[in-house]
Amino acid sequence: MRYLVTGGAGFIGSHVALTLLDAGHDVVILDNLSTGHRKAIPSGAQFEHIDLVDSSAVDRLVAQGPWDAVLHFAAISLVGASMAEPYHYLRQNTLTSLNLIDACTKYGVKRFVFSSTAALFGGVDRLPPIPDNALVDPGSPYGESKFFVERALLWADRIHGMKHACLRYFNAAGSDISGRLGEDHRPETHLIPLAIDAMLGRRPPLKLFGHDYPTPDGTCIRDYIHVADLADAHISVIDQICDRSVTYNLGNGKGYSNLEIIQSVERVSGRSVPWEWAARREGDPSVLTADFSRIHQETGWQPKINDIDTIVGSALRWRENHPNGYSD
Ligand SMILES: NC(=O)c1ccc[n+]([C@@H]2O[C@H](COP(=O)([O-])OP(=O)(O)OC[C@H]3O[C@@H](n4cnc5c(N)ncnc54)[C@H](O)[C@@H]3O)[C@@H](O)[C@H]2O)c1
Ligand SMILES: O=c1ccn([C@@H]2O[C@H](COP(=O)(O)OP(=O)(O)O[C@H]3O[C@H](CO)[C@H](O)[C@H](O)[C@H]3O)[C@@H](O)[C@H]2O)c(=O)[nH]1
Repeated sequence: MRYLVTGGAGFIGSHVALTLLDAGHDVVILDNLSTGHRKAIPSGAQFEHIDLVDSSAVDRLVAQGPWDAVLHFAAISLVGASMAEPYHYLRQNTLTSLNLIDACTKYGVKRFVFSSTAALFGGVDRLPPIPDNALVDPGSPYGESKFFVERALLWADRIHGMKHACLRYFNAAGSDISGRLGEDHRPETHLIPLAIDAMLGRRPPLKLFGHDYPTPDGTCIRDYIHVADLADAHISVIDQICDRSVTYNLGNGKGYSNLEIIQSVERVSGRSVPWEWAARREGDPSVLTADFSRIHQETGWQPKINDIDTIVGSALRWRENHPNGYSD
């Protein structure tokens, strides 16, 4: 099979590309390296240095099909930044995705997998876990931009018959179990890598955003899913969307508070994490956990790495071996 992967130099896209290559498929990666890394591009993948804003370049690449599926990871994806620059986020994520979807329908792509997000459910607090059919109410322009793309894909199916899987990831974490890839966002905003760096003394004490959420210990609760489990889910859905489109929540189904994540880093490393309280971060919902029963029922997929210490441990190992991330 031959796959086009946008954002394949980034955290999740590189792990999924690696899984596809490991399974013997051909992979072409489109990335502008804005937040991704050349060194994260798995060997064996063909790399096209293209910005999705450039519709002509996107058109030329998509024309070089046939593609068995297009997997679209490329996006700007910081919830906090999207509150500060709402129109940049709305414009960028929708324009880039529309350029890609337009080219895909023009050249007859049949299957499209889209990285959506639990941020679609960030607007109101609701009883966890969140089912696939929960009312969408994005808590940020980032979430709103992803919902727009889900809607555009609905029309690409109705008008052109291009089937899609919208995968609403909860919090992606961890790293390739055999240590080939890891997480290196710049700037890093995610809790687990920041807690690890604070523990390693590579950053000032971690700031914990908010202590008065309506949760047992007052800190936010999130559902961490290992990036290898996310990759497996992509393989499962590609097989499944030959004749219908699907939308799934992808998480572990279990929630961990921010304080519990710090405790996990301390257990796994045997060292303490320096941290201090800070004000709430705008746009953060108090609890996000996934009900992933629909993808389980329909494809058999379920997360294999359920233990938070294993997830944190894989992230820690990569960071210890790559203290400067992909700059090493
Ligand atoms: N990390 C998470 O926990 C999480 C959770 C939910 C959803 N998501 C979504 O998953 C996807 C991947 O997230 P990630 O954490 O791997 O992010 P990332 O920043 O590591 O990867 C994004 C990749 O897309 C590339 N890119 C960005 N804009 C581009 C453009 N205009 N043209 C070409 N390439 C471009 C970047 O260079 C990078 O390689 C995103 O769509 C994100 O919104 C991530
Ligand atoms: O320095 C930090 C960083 C994070 N947090 C807290 O840790 C929790 C998790 O925050 P992350 O930034 O790690 O993850 P988010 O839940 O904000 O966002 C992630 O998951 C979302 C979906 O749930 C989006 O898709 C988004 O792209 C993805 O980064 C939040 O309560 C946040 O306030 C801190 O206290 N201090």
